[in-house]
Amino acid sequence: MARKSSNIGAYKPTHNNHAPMTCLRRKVSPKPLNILMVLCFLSIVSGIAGQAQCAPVSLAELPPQPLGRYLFTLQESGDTSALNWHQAYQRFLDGEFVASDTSVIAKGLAAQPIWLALELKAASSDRRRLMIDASWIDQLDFFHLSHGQLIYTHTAGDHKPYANRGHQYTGFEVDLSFSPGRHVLLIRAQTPDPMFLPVYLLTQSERDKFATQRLFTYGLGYGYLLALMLYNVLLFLGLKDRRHLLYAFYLGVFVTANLGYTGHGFAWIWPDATAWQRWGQPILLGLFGTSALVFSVEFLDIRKHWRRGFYWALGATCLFWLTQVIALVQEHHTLAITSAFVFLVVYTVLMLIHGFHQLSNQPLNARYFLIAISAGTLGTITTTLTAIGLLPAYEFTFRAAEIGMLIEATLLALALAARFRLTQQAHDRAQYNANIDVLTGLNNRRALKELLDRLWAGHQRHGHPLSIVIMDIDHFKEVNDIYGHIGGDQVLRKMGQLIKESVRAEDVAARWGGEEFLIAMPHSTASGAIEFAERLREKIERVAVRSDTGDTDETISVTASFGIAQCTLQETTLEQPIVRADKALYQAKINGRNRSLIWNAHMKNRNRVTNKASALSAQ
Ligand SMILES: Nc1nc2c(ncn2[C@@H]2O[C@H](COP(=O)(O)OP(=O)(O)OP(=O)(O)O)[C@@H](O)[C@H]2O)c(=O)[nH]1
Repeated sequence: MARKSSNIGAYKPTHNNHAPMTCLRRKVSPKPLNILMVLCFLSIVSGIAGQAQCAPVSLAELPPQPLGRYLFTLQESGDTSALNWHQAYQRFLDGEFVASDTSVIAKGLAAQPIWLALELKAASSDRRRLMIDASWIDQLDFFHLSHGQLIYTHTAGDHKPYANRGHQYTGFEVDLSFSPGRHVLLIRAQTPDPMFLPVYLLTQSERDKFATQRLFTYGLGYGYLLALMLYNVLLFLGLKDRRHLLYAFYLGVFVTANLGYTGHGFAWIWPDATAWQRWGQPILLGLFGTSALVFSVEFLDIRKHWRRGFYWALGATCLFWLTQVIALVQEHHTLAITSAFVFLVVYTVLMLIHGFHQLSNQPLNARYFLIAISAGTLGTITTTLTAIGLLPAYEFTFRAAEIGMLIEATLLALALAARFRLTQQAHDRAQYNANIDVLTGLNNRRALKELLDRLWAGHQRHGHPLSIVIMDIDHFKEVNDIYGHIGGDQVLRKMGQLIKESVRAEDVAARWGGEEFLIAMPHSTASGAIEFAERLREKIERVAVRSDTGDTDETISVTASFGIAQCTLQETTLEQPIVRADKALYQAKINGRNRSLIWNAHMKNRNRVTNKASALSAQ
């Protein structure tokens, strides 16, 4: 909508017939139908154009919100030189300014310089603070006209050191005095960065409330992210898992990039570094993208599982940094900032592709990752689209990247914890598998050594009784010969199950050899151990094992022999009672099998088992 000419101070109203829409000071016949049509037209126009104001707006009625809908704008064209305030004001009077229909003026990247005009009437003397809530505008010129006369002018922009701003605020502020009457505020903004201009005109108390809210919400957000970052650094130091370090780095870079584009960096960290304030933004955005890709590659094991995905990430990152170097060398700021925004989109898409690709390889990790990244991505896209003017500018749309990042950071921390849990579980499983005999589910020889050492140490220190039982299935070779190896395995499996069911919690049972088992029984004398062995022997005798050879009715019956020896305090190694138990077993075999015998000094030796016992002590 074109602004109507208005009669402020010394200038005369002019009528501009070329304006796209006039401000409805047309003559209309007073017929009811016409009135109705005009009302319809009015409501449509106001629907399309929001609440664009035509008449000077009362200063007292301005809301403490972005004033886009009260503003009129004029964008300079690329082929003419910059307008001065006289020319701009004249064009405003000529109705060449267009009413804005959005609460925030957003013209995207590398936009032509833009003029904003706000026409006001003050009923009484008043003071207000004019605030542009954007930190990165290269140059801002403020002109305050009262009754057509220029009464105040000020130039600001992030090409000047932060101290020059006068006010400790991340955006740009000027104090304005209003005398009763009509006023026009003209603002010229020029920047290759996103032309995003939330304009406020606030009383002192409104401005203080605004600043307090901002400080509180940013403090909360930064505090949370920094705490998460430090926690992950500590986790890295403790666990030596570099994913935590990369994640901490990713969070740190996000916070720094955010400090940069919100203006807090300029206000708090690099107030005099004007070159960095201009050039740091694309570099920080690029660093953020790079750290995000490095983290995603590491978190999802992309290098191992999907080489091509890794090379895409590497290629995109290298290309971006090459562009940055060219932009820096050629001092082409638009190229630097545009490539940073393009990289922002590319790395986000790449991260999503990585996540989707890994859904089949690492379903849980990838799912967590995708949910987290989607939250961050949605936020980043919303903020980007808001900054370049494709989405309406509200507080939550402009700060969606921060909200998304808080959600993403929390979910990624949970994802890292879940990943750690999975790794721990896999490690525990591997450890368990390494110590367990797959066929019988009992301890294997590897685990037995450690378990026996502990029992042996207890026996030696406290003198508690400790007995060793060695069990051997009788004629097992025949079982294999008749029922095959599968049948033999079935029997071994059943023996493992019976032993597990029969032993006490503190006993240690292991598969000692092919068809031999060793049970170490702390707090058991030889007579207690032989009672146990007899109970087990009878169970084995009674049990019928399904052969699994195809014939469902076929069962296998076996018996077992047992040799028992109680450890003595004179013995210096565990090998000695094991050898004695084996001698007793050998004797039980000689005596006719399917029986249990306690070792005595008259029993014969058996070389084979002695070797096993030696092997055990050598482990
Ligand atoms: N199915 C199966 N057989 C095994 C396994 N480990 C060892 N064996 C067999 O167990 C048999 C042991 O035979 P021997 O040592 O001669 O003893 P035996 O036939 O049980 O005779 P006695 O011990 O004297 O009663 C051999 O045939 C081995 O092949 C295994 O994991 N599965």
